[in-house]
Amino acid sequence: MGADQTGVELDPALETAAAPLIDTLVADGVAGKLAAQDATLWGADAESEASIRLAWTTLHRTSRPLIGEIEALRTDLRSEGVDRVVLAGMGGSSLAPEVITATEGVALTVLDTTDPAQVADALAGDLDRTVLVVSSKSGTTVETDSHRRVFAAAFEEEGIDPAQRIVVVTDPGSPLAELDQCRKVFLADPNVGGRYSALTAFGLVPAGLAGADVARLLDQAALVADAVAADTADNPALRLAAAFGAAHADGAEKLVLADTGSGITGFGDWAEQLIAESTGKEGTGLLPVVVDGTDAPGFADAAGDATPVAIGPSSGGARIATQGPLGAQFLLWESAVAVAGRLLGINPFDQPDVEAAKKAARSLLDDPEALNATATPSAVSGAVEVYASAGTSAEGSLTDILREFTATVPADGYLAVQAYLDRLDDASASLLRSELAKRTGVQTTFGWGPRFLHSTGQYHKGGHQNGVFLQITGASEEDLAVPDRPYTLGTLQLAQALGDGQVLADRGRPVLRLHLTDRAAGLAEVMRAVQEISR
Ligand SMILES: O=P(O)(O)OC[C@H]1O[C@](O)(CO)[C@@H](O)[C@@H]1O
Repeated sequence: MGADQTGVELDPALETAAAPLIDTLVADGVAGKLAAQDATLWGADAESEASIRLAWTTLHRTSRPLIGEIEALRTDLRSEGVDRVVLAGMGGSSLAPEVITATEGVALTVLDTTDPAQVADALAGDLDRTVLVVSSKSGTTVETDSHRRVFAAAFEEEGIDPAQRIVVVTDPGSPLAELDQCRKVFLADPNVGGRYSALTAFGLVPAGLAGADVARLLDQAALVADAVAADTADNPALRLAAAFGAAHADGAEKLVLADTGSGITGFGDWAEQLIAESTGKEGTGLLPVVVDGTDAPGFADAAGDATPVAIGPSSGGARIATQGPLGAQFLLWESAVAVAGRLLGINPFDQPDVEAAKKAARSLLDDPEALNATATPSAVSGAVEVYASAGTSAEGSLTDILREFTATVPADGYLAVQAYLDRLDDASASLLRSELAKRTGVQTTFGWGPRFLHSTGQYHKGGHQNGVFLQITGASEEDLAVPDRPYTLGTLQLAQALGDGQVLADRGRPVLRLHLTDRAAGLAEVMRAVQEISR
């Protein structure tokens, strides 16, 4: 396969296992039906949702008119000296622009956090040069709403008219579509769900305003559109879907994703939401485990519960490798995951368990006493307070607690580290993934909260119920008020962590929360404790 070609390589055993599934998909005409946006592919229960979720198959054509609009606005903003783009958006409303701009080396500040320090840092950038893109399909996502309020107030304080500096991307009819205080509203195609929206206004507007060549992305998707629509055994999307289906049927319910020189930066973070939110429901699904490279623990040494997947040329023990330029990979993976949904017998277009955590966070925000009532730790070790869910031990040293806790991961289960911290200033927290994976020998995921709630959060609550959850929260030196709202970002962040933890614990999952009263010292202490766990 040439570097620019799009395709899927499978190892011989997986090729053999996938072959009958590919034959069935071809015989059923699944690729052609998908391209024709046939909503019956996932059964009667999914039909109504699918009927308003399939317009992504033709975006390489239908998104073309956006290109000129984006370019015109970008030119106007630049002529006014506005060249810094901050994007407020969760999940599907920011993951694609992040990978697009990172791949092109174009600067984009993404706000998908409620961490007060991280938001304060984004505010401390040069507001004179800043445009805020507020992206939300629903127009009601609390994180994005908070960012908009905080930025509008900050613009005003600097004597800048927010109506000139806020650009909205939303669905027709959403509350944001009516926002007065904004320069332009881009209405996205409502017949595309968030995680399939990379090539809609959600992906293209922020990335294009930041300076990425978004027309090229559409060209790249167009290059593979015929191949993924073909009812033939060499269709790369059918091959990828069948490999997922065959691996899952064989007990490999996790996909370990590593970049192997794809030329794309951060594809795993985008694919993570697509895979987890689309498939992780009804007690089944595919859990994406994003790792740093083929040398990372969990990839080459994956056991039977996981399939190592290379994003780029096959190497390092990968059983699946997908190649192609970013626009093509978007369409390839979207098609493959939709078809995998059919093989797994689920509706790939809903996210039935995401709401539970949002609801729990809301009721904690409405009841500040309940938030305070959780403030008595089960144990304290230096700068680390330990909060254990029922049935979880908090005895002994931090190492003992973590050893006991990680030992509760069931056979073929997984450990999820969920850090409600600043992903720039507290970046070292992400190193815990590989340390824990190495020392426990179990597949381990890492997510920044609340970002992951709009991504793997669906799987954790709806997928295979064999996860064990290590939450990390941290004290904030300074908090940020959310204008016209009764909460601060800090309380919202804590309510999100506690709310999701509560939902997981209610479902019988072990949850341990480590609260860092001093973030740097606490992280160092947690790392030390993890390193003392011997396998
Ligand atoms: O674009 P919205 O409506 O703000 O939603 C953001 C994200 O939240 C989710 O609905 C899940 O919480 C995702 O599916 C979506 O991408």
